[in-house]
Amino acid sequence: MKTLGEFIVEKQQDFPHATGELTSLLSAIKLGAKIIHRDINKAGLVDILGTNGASNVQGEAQMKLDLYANEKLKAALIARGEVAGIASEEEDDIVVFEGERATHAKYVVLMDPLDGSSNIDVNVSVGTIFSIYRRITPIGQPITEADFLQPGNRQVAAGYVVYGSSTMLVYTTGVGVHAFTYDSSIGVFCLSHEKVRFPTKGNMYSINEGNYIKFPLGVKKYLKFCQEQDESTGRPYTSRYIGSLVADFHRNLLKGGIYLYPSTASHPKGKLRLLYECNPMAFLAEQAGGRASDGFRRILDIEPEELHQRMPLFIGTESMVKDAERFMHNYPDE
Ligand SMILES: O=P(O)(O)OC[C@H]1O[C@](O)(COP(=O)(O)O)[C@@H](O)[C@@H]1O
Ligand SMILES: [Mg+2]
Ligand SMILES: [Mg+2]
Repeated sequence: MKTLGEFIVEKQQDFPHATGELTSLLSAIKLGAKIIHRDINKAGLVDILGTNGASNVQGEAQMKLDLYANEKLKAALIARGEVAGIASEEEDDIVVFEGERATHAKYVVLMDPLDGSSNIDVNVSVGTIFSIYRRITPIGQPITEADFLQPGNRQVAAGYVVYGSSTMLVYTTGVGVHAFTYDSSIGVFCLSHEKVRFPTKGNMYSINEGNYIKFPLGVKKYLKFCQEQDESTGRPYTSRYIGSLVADFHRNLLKGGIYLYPSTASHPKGKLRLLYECNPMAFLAEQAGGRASDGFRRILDIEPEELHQRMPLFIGTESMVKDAERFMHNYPDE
């Protein structure tokens, strides 16, 4: 069984920079993931469930585990020399690491330390999402917010950890998507899916239909398309919605399917954040032969305007996302 470290060294030409740097960056993510895995599995026994009484910059109630995961991942990244700073769903502003790191470390990391927060207290799969860029501020000057507001097509690596029936780390450096399953008995992530790709056809759609009333007309028309009887195209599709982007995406990646979080009444610009949810998942989707847009534009080409900006997300099997985009185009909202 090949470990993550062995795989990276074997594929060293896959990382556009130095293999050692990627190994170190992913080792930090792995370390954070192992700690979160350990404590999620006994969350009912230690005081990391429930809310902490505060809200994040987006006004969302912060779960204790959101903050716990954020602190563990931040500490793991600080312990590595390659990272100049981070941006996180749980941090109002960028966090510039101290000392020479701010002026000389090559990379910045953006993260959703715990994705699927509403699932935490009910023992349903959650995840961690990360996105890695090379700094654009010249070496010798401290990084700024500009280093984080890069379009998704400039990511050097991205991935997620899904804490489900097993804990898996899935990443890309732009040369395919690779998945590793955590063997907690030996504390190692082992290669389980090399170059994983979406099945060319899919028959599952993931969306919170509770928001139907305020969906764009194109989404309503697409959902009716999914529910029509047409055996030649495998319809009606199956509806599956876990309520955790990482878990829904992971199932669709393996089985084929589409995840949609369009604009809704409570989130007119969509709920998911461009920088640390849409972009890393879009990088993975495209590298696995899938597609990711806001219903009209390729996610990876969207120029970010602010750290926590939200974005509609249509992501998954390419043919299904193209179908949804066709309905968005043919039935524009008045
Ligand atoms: O409960 P809703 O509105 O359907 O939203 C569920 C979506 O929100 C999210 O939980 C947002 O992520 P966070 O939990 O990191 O805030 C996604 O993981 C999930 O797909
Ligand atoms: Mg999230
Ligand atoms: Mg989160």
